[in-house]
Formats: sequence, structure tokens, C-alpha cells
Amino acid sequence: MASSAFSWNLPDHPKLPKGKTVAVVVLDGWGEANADEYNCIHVAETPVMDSLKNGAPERWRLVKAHGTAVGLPSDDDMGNSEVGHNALGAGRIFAQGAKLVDSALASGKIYDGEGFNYIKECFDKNTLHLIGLLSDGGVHSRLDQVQLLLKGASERGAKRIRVHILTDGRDVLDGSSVGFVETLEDDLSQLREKGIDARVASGGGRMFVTMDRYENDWDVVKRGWDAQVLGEAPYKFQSAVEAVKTLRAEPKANDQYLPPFVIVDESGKAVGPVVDGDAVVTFNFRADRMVMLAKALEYADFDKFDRVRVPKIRYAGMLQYDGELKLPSHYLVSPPEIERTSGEYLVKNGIRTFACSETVKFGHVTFFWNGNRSGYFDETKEEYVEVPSDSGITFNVKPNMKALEIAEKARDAILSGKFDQVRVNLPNGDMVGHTGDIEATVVACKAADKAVKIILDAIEQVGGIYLVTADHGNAEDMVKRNKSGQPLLDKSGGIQILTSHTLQPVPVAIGGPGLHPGVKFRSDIQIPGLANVAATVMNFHGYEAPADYETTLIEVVDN
Ligand SMILES: O=C(O)[C@@H](CO)OP(=O)(O)O
Ligand SMILES: [Mn+2]
Ligand SMILES: [Mn+2]
Repeated sequence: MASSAFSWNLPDHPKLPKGKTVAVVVLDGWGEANADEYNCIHVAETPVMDSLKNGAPERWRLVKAHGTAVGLPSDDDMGNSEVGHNALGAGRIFAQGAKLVDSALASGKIYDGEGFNYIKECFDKNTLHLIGLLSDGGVHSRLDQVQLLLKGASERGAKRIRVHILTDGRDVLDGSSVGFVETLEDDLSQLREKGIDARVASGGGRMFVTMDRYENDWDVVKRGWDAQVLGEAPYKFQSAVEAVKTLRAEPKANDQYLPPFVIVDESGKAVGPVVDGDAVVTFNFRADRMVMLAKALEYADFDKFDRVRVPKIRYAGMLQYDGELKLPSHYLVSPPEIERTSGEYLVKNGIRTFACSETVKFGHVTFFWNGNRSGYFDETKEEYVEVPSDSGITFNVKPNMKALEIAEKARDAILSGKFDQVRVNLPNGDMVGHTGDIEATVVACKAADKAVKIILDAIEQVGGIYLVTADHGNAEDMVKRNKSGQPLLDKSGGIQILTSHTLQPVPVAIGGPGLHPGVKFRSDIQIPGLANVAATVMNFHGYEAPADYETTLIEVVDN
């Protein structure tokens, strides 16, 4: 597109009117899968979602929500909220962090960039610290990328390396942390044989240490800071494998919630606090759960918790995590440039927008939706409402979460007549699904379904249009399966609970009294995915999507 000819004005849709209130509902972690006892959506009472599926075959369909359809390296990659909401909001498929880091490592370009050269200054006399999620989940980070980075940095002069690990159990099976730590320890010992002083320095479970998001609970980040930067934690071990094995042996322990620990030497001294002159890299490519730590590492006037000691460091993110805040200012790989999102177009065409979720998913329908960008495009036309999430609990304890409150806010926004688009994320299926608690996940799915009803009823009242979809699967499959789909059993004969997202497709349901009667899903799109939703929503507002957007899912047939 020649820049001189560029215009934010969207062309009118030839057949669909303007002025309808459009509700866009994203059910987080709500995929479509075979109906069996491990499909919590099937087991749960979900009359509203069932009626959408069974009521109007031309207005319900499945779309792809994982792998290449959302910009991930391969179709073995499960979907996730970041890439899912990016695709939903941007209407195009961008090569995502996972893929960009892969290419930068493969070509070696990562080592030529500004970010690497910035941290390299410390290699000669000081320590390089790597902090991030240690697994092969591919949602926030990947172990093989960390291995390549360790190799690359040591070949380029890093003499002392400390790795601060966060155990996963959320994107990978619970219990797999031990194997990942063993693999890492193996790599570090090979580096030591080459004369590089490389060790694990601290650790903890991702949901209890460091990886909070959207400022739900700063204590999580503080626990990480204390262990990683100050070298202080309630548990001390001489090896990381011993740490993870011992902490996992506690009753009810799981990888996601391991307490913080530091590795100490024979005299009990932490082996790797961060000190003046050191370099720090946060190796997650995904933004949401690194932003808070990035602020603590980078901001001089930080006041969210007492950092006690603020070392003068050179800090780089694997990617830049927030394009608007330019955070962090140094990074190893440039993030995808997700611009001209549907949110920005619609606002510039006068669409008044309301977006809402509870804290743990708030940034999904705002920050991710808008291409990893904080804040409003135009505060006179947008209102983003965050319902405070519960903090300090696992969500199987309160599986209803804030679904009702979110739905009521959406209902009020729809009935107020002040908004053209009302967009929400309902977190239940995903957040409770990640706990691996099947019974609670069934309750969660029911709660999400009830919330959908409240929103659709409001749309009915104002003669509006709805589009209900999801960002990826989770609650529809809670068990690890073999290739033929049979549940896999562990050594003691129990099922292996699947806490992660899935590769399943997700539904898109459309309707409402405001939807032109001739609208139906097209059957000619090869492999429709989440990125086709944005053009569809633009149509419902009476516009055609920009030419480079993935095509709309609908057609209007004359009756
Ligand atoms: O909780 C998260 O960070 C991820 C899983 O790692 O889930 P989602 O992509 O749904 O936010
Ligand atoms: Mn999600
Ligand atoms: Mn999730």
C-alpha cells in the first residue's frame, strides 16, 4: 500500500447497515472436541452455547486457533491468548515472537542486534543472567531457544552465566519441570567443562514467582525479585535438580506453584544475585507475564514494592514487550509490528468501543487485541473496564470467577446506547482449565455460558448483533491422549491431566436481531482461522475490511 494513498476511512459495506450494536464475546480456552467425560464443556450444562451450535447451522462454524493460522512456527504449536487475541484484533496473521526468535537464532542475527551488543559489554568482567520460563511449551518461551542463547552468548565472550528458572506445569504436563531442569543442568555442565562458570541461581513456580500479569498481584513479582536479584528465598539448595525434586515432594506441590528458592554454595551464600555491572536477559518472548518484571528491572522510579537494592545493570528483553511504553528499551529480537488493528480502524471511523474483562484477562481484550499496545486510541470513543480478579488463589477454588460481573458490565454498556461495539473476554474455561481440576472446570464452563446469555439477552433488547468465539482450546480436553485419542495413563494407572491449551479449533457463532437475514458463513474459505474474525466484525459495523486483512467469514445472500 503506497503510504501517500493510505486512508483510515473504511469503505461502506455494500449490503450491511451501520449503527448496530455489536457484542464480541471471547470465551477464553473454549475449543471444540469429541464429547467425552474429559470434555468439560460437554459435561457442563451450557444451554446457550449448545443452542448456538445446534440452532443455526449457517451461523455457527469452527475456525483454526493454533499453529500457522495464528503465526506460530508449526501446526504442532497449541494456540494461546497472545497470538489468539492478536489475530482476532488485527485481522492478519503475523509471524509471532516464537517464530521471530527462532529465525533470529537460526540466522545468527540475534547476535548482531543492538540488544545483544548492549548486554555484551558486561560479558568480560560481569555476569550474564537469564530469567524466564523453563519448558518447551512454546507459549511464553522455549527451552531450545534458551539452549541456543546460552551457547551463542558463551561463544561470544560470556564467562559467567546465571540462569533463573521458572517452572511451568501449565503449558506442559505437571511434573515435567524435573526433566527440563536436568536438561538445562546438563548444558550448563558442558559449558563449565569449557571453562565457563555457568549455573542455575534461583527458581520458583511461574504462577507464584515472577509471572503475574496485568498487575494482579505484585507480591508474585517481588518473590522473584528477592530470589533473582537479592539472592534471598525461603528455600536454599545446592543444586536446582535437588531443589525441584525436593519441593515437588511436598504434599499438593505442583510445578506452577513451587515456592521460590536460591542455589547456594557450601558456605550457604547465594551463587547468583544480580549486582552492579551485570547483564540481565528475560528470555520469554511473550509479553504479558514479563511486563511487570521488566518494569521492576528498568524503571528508576518504580514504587510497586520495595526493591531493597537496585543494581545498575544492562537489561534486555528477548523481545520488546510493550510497543507503546517501549518496554524494555533494549531487546534481542524486534517484536512483530502489529499495526492498523481493527480496533484502531473502527475507532477512527467513529465506532464507540467498550472492552471489559477481569484483571487476569483484561489485557487480552485491550493490549493483545490492539497489537500489544497499552492505552486507548481515542479516549473520547473508548472505555476499557477492568473487574478486579481474585488474587492469591487458584481459580478452581472460585470457578465462577468474575464472569457474572463482566457480563453485567457488558449488558449495561449495551443497554446504555453509548457504544457501538462491546467486547469482552470470559476467562473461566481457560483459567480453571489450567488448574487441571475437572470438576471445577465443569462449573467454570457453566458460569461462562450463563454470562453469554446475559450479553445475548441485552443484544436481543437493543436489536443488535453478536459474535461469540474463543481464542484457543483448553477446557474441552483435560487429559493427555495418545495418537488415536485414548487417554494416556501414568505409571500408577491414573489419567494424565492436561493443564495446557490444545490444538482444537474454536467456534464462531453469529446472530442477533440486528443481523441481516441473508448473512451466512461462506463455504469457500480454505482454512479459516481467528484472523478472519476482524473483517467479519467490521462488516457487522457496516464496513468492509482493508484489502490486506484476512477475508470475512460471511456473505450476504439475497432472500
Ligand atoms: O496463563 C497463561 O499465561 C497462558 C498459558 O501459559 O494462558 P493464556 O494464553 O490463555 O493467557
Ligand atoms: Mn487464552
Ligand atoms: Mn490459558
